[in-house]
Amino acid sequence: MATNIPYIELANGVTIPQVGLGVFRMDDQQVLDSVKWAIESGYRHIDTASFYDNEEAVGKAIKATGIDRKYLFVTSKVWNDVRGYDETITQFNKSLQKLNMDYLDLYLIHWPAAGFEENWRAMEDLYKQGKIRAIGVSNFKSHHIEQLMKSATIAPMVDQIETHPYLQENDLHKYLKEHHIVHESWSPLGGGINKVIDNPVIKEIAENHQKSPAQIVLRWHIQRGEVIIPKSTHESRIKENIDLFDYHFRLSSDEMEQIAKLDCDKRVGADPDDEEFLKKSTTFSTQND
Ligand SMILES: NC(=O)C1=CN([C@@H]2O[C@H](COP(=O)(O)OP(=O)(O)OC[C@H]3O[C@@H](n4cnc5c(N)ncnc54)[C@H](OP(=O)(O)O)[C@@H]3O)[C@@H](O)[C@H]2O)C=CC1
Ligand SMILES: O=C1CO[C@H](CO)[C@@H](O)[C@@H]1O
Repeated sequence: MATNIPYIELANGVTIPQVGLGVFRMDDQQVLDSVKWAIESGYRHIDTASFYDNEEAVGKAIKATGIDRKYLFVTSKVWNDVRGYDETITQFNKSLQKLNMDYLDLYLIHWPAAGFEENWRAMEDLYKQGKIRAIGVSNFKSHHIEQLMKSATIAPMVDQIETHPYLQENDLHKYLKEHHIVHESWSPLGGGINKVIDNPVIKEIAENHQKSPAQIVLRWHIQRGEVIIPKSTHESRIKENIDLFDYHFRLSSDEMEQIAKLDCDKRVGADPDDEEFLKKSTTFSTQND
């Protein structure tokens, strides 16, 4: 299948496919199948993390598709139990080895747990050495970015944050735009937990467009200029989640406004300011060496 996914330009000129496949909570067989279906459906972007404990499977799945590495955009993240310059370099190399790759397209600090400045210092050097094409953060609020910028010499190019119609993050969205940081949305469908795709407003818009509720939610993100990484282990849903770009499929400003009104500041994941979560998360890890 030909790919017609838009690419978004990052501050350094590197381009990122606006839709990617998220692989959190997939076992190895699910990764193998889902990545294959995704590539066949036109995806060129995969989002993993050392925390997901499936980087090796992602590497094998990509290899099995036979696609040339240069056509893919692969992201991984450094987890909260790894802080410090040397530790970050070591962890990055482990991720590369597991993925069976010699560079990453994007590497992110997974959460703003204490000490992230040293992760960043190491990531800046890896970036300068050409081992990562772009560097960014995840779950950073604007005050975390401001704190990072006190010591950073390179600004983050991406911030991957929880975003869906029940948590629209409008202030942070605006801040990121003003600072040329691409807004990437995790749990773009509400993580399968918050039932945003069962919302009657979403369902009615879906009926009007003869699209699924998931496609309406994803199209809403696309029209806000966000990068999205929906996860699914079902072939039909993987196809559906990237089938957002046909000529006639565009939400009107009235429909965008109706969805804007659904915002209720309801998270499915942790609040990045939850110090208890951040502290606890530095003591667990799923990395098998
Ligand atoms: N940086 C961070 O801290 C975080 C990053 N992430 C990243 O974001 C990705 C996506 O987030 P995630 O939390 O998985 O949530 P999503 O919002 O992508 O939702 C996934 C859920 O929705 C279901 N689903 C997917 N497509 C459809 C569809 N078309 N119709 C109906 N249901 C559907 C999936 O079920 P099924 O699989 O059975 O189809 C699954 O239960 C992750 O995989 C990960 O890569 C996630 C959390 C935190
Ligand atoms: O990426 C992630 C997947 O989801 C986890 C929560 O269940 C997050 O903590 C983590 O950041």
